[in-house]
Amino acid sequence: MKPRILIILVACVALLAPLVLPSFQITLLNYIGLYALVVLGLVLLTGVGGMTSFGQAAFVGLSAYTTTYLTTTAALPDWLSWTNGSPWFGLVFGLLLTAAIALILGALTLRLSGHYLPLGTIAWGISLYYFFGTMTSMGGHTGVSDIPPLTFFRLILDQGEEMFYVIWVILAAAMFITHNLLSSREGRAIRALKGGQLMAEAMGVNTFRSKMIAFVISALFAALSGWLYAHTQRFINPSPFGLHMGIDYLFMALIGGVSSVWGALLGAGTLTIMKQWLEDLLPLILGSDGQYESIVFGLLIVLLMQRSPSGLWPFLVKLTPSSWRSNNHLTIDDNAKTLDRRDLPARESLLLEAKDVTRRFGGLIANNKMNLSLHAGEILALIGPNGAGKSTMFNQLSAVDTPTEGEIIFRGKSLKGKNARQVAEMGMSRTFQHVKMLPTMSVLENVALGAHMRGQKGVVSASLHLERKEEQRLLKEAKLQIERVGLGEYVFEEAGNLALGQQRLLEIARALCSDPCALLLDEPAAGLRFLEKQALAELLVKLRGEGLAILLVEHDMDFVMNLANRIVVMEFGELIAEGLPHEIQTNPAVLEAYLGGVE
Ligand SMILES: Nc1ncnc2c1ncn2[C@@H]1O[C@H](COP(=O)(O)OP(=O)(O)OP(=O)(O)O)[C@@H](O)[C@H]1O
Repeated sequence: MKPRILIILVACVALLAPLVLPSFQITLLNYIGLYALVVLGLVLLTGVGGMTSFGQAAFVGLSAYTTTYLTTTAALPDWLSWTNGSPWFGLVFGLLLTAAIALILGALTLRLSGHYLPLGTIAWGISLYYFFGTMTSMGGHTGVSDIPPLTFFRLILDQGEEMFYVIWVILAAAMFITHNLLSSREGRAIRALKGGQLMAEAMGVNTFRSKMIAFVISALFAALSGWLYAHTQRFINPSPFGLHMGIDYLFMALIGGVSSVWGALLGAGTLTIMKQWLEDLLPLILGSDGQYESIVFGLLIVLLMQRSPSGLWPFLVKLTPSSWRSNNHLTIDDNAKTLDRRDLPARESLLLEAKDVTRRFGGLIANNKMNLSLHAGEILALIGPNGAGKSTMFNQLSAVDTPTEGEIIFRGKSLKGKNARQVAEMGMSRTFQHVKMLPTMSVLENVALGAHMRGQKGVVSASLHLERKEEQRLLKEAKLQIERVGLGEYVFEEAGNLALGQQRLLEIARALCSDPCALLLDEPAAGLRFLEKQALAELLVKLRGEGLAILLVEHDMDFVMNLANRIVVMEFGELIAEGLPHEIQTNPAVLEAYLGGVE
């Protein structure tokens, strides 16, 4: 949807609402704003980053209790007495404490995978909830009342209508920050977490750092909500910070559309209003015996999820005119300064070497004492029948896998103990046998992921959109590489809409975007049509001419024989021949083993 129209619409409604709506409705809108702030964090964490958290309510509580402690305790310890009961210091301390605890919890839980991460969030969600209940100085389960209202200079914000503006301005700022972040270099890295971690690491993204960024930001949004809640409600007890509320926040995210910023607002609004209507209407229809609203509420949620599994927002977007839904929301400044390129190693110098590499999987020997070398300015092909051990070798050369014995040396340094990201930083880039890309992202953004290491601007610049110049340079580089591989007309196309052959070209463009000196291509010609193969061969010859070292694993013999300088042939994990293409074509061992002895 055209964001500008929507923003103006929501802003007008928000400006007018306190003037025309009764207090009760304003209170409801305040709750929607407070919930939407937490759900926005979940959009970043769960919808975009793929990390499910049931514990966001605990972060809300952490900051609510921090500000309550600072603003209601009569005799604060000396080191805190200077805060003078100011809610604004409550905000600063709440955010700092939440960030610190999120960093610790993130370090403990974000490396967990599968079901363990959500279970981890349930564990600390419950722990913090019970902790709030045991704080006798904070009223235990009864809670604390008489929390002071916010003051702004001399203005005392003790009315719902006044807090409405504060809540919704903060929510708008958080939406703005999230939107900016997601369309930045850091945001692309976060978007790659869901389903593309291996690829992102190979493009130089520190995926653990990206997870931590999403986790801490989502915790800070929850903390903001908690602070606002305490000074709006002016009474707190542990109940709104328990596990059930953590689940409700997730429901809101799912119902609204867990991957979109506007979905957070829609989800929070839909669920809050739905709950309210059920509480008001059902007793009138079914009588006040029994809590039917919980049952009907549950059924409605199941129904909504069934009818619109990706949430209400994507459903609404589909109803808008197609011109509003263009992927072309990114602009590329062709006049942006071109990114600096690394100096390529001297032509013919040794870049990559495998020395007696053996890889065992249990009893199976996938690679046995393999030796090979790759030089700057050459194309080396690694061939062999299915199951010969080529991919295993490829993975070790690119540091995705580690040899059981032997060593890989890249640019004079052993890759022992190095991960794919560090190898990418050293100047190696790769593609994958089974294409790894982010299908819902545009071709441009997918390829720009390859340039991740070539940008420096961090989260703060991205959130405030202060990295425009750098971003333009990255996008321009991505566009250049897309055009270079012949996909120029698909720059803004959703990557998932490309044919398989085009997706392989996208991977090559992405790899080139990292400005490598060694390019490792896993079956680059698979799925390409004849003319596309010809164009790819021309591109690879050009890259070789520029001094790049290219290693390719490939099954297409015509492609390999016309392109490679040297060929290494494997069978049953061992090297059976190495030489020039015409030597390999007539090598009896190759003909016997690889081609079944038929010339
Ligand atoms: N992670 C693994 N665990 C156990 N065995 C594995 C693993 N990876 C590969 N293998 C085995 O190692 C052998 C070599 O496999 P590899 O995928 O490297 O061969 P390949 O030459 O790339 O085959 P293809 O051309 O079909 O892709 C096979 O027998 C395979 O089953």
